[in-house]
Amino acid sequence: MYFHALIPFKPVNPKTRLSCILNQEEREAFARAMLEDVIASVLKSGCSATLLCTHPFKHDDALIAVRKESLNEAINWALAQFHCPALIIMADLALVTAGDIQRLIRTEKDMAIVPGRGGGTNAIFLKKPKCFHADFYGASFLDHLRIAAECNFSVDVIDSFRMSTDIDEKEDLVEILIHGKGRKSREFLESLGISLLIDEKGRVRVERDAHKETL
Ligand SMILES: Nc1nc2c(ncn2[C@@H]2O[C@H](COP(=O)(O)OP(=O)(O)OP(=O)(O)O)[C@@H](O)[C@H]2O)c(=O)[nH]1
Ligand SMILES: C[C@H](OP(=O)(O)O)C(=O)O
Repeated sequence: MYFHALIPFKPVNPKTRLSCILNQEEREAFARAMLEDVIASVLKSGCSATLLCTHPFKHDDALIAVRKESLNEAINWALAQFHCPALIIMADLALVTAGDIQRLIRTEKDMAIVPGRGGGTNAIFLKKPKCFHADFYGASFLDHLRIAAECNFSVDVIDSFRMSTDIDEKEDLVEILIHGKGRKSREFLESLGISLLIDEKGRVRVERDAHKETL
């Protein structure tokens, strides 16, 4: 079945939690690279992509809606327009696959939700989007379960390493370098000289080639 994926995207000064390793221009390019990875999987899954952007943006394979209000207000504006099932999927799920997305949209429940690490929400599939409202930030996973209960929705909580890995902090880049073979986001990190390092305690970290660093 054919569904619309709504992808919130902030093209200007995104991913500020990565400022310790990427400057603004690099964060913008990195956010675009992750978006490409997400759009490729969304399209491969059979869904269409609509970007809900904070600023004007162009993409050959996606519709664009520019909404300057906050993330939740923008999503809730969009959900109110839907007369059919809707998928909300974040633009920083660099590892997501088409198969993961199909798992979500094939749910037999009223809603399928993917938690992000640390209490967030990485994706929500809603069969009746008009009843629901988004409440991202904070422990949004718990908030979304509460809102689903208020709507009397049956809920499928999807356990997926790839979809639960949103890329927010420097440590998250490790996952792209390890699991992101063939991904635009991994190519981009490698082009900046970002690579894996095992620290003195045996933990995997990322390091950036000092010669290529422009911070
Ligand atoms: N439409 C819209 N999308 C947003 C907004 N803020 C963030 N996003 C998108 O929502 C998703 C999750 O956002 P975050 O993980 O907080 O990303 P971010 O705001 O770029 O990162 P930080 O500055 O590190 O918090 C990503 O797909 C962002 O591109 C917003 O105000 N409006
Ligand atoms: C938008 C927010 O993302 P995070 O700050 O967890 O990346 C959330 O998932 O509620």
